[in-house]
Amino acid sequence: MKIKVCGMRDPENVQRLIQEVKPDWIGLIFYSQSSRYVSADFAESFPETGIPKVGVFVNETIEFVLSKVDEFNLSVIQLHGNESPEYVRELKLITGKKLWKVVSVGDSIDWETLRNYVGLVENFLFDTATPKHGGSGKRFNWQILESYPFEKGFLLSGGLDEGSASEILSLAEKMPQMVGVDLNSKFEDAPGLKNIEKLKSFKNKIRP
Ligand SMILES: O=C(O)c1ccccc1N[C@@H]1O[C@H](COP(=O)(O)O)[C@@H](O)[C@H]1O
Repeated sequence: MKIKVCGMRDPENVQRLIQEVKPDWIGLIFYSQSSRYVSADFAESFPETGIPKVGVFVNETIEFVLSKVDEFNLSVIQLHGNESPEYVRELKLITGKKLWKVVSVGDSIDWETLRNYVGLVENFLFDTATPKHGGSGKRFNWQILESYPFEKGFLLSGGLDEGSASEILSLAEKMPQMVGVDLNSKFEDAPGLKNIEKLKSFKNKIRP
């Protein structure tokens, strides 16, 4: 089970994260309305970690995404808005990067609408539907995922916390397509500042 820690921007916090937690991915949020927004000022102070960086974007122009891919040396682009399959196809052609399409989950999921993304993305990422797009700290009903019809991998997200570990492991047993989890607001002391002890404790439960 892979782990992405999202919403990082404090250089010291990033250093501790890579030394003590060693996640599989580090997420940077490029959505200006987020309290975890990474502005251009952070580009120089952001340490080169050796861990793949995932840029999180919400309904951005391709030009903006490209500029952040270059500035921050991003490996993965996470699309956390209403990006169409046509947009995703164009972005994939232009950047050649791995793309993750976020599915905002309400009461149900119309699997047919996802079919057009299957050949384009590396993974889906399921998060709770919210007007803020992400970072809500709220969980959705994971039972909805049990009818997931694709072989394509996915990450689970939305309000995951230390107490979620055993339920996550149970879900992963039923769903071999689940490649990882995305940890964010429930592991923070303040927006953009992660609690390293909580992350270590969660990782030990998930990967003892
Ligand atoms: O964290 C944010 O502020 C954010 C804003 C806009 C889009 C995505 C954002 N974060 C993503 O939200 C999910 C779930 O976070 P949480 O655990 O519910 O806090 C996660 O995938 C982040 O990448």
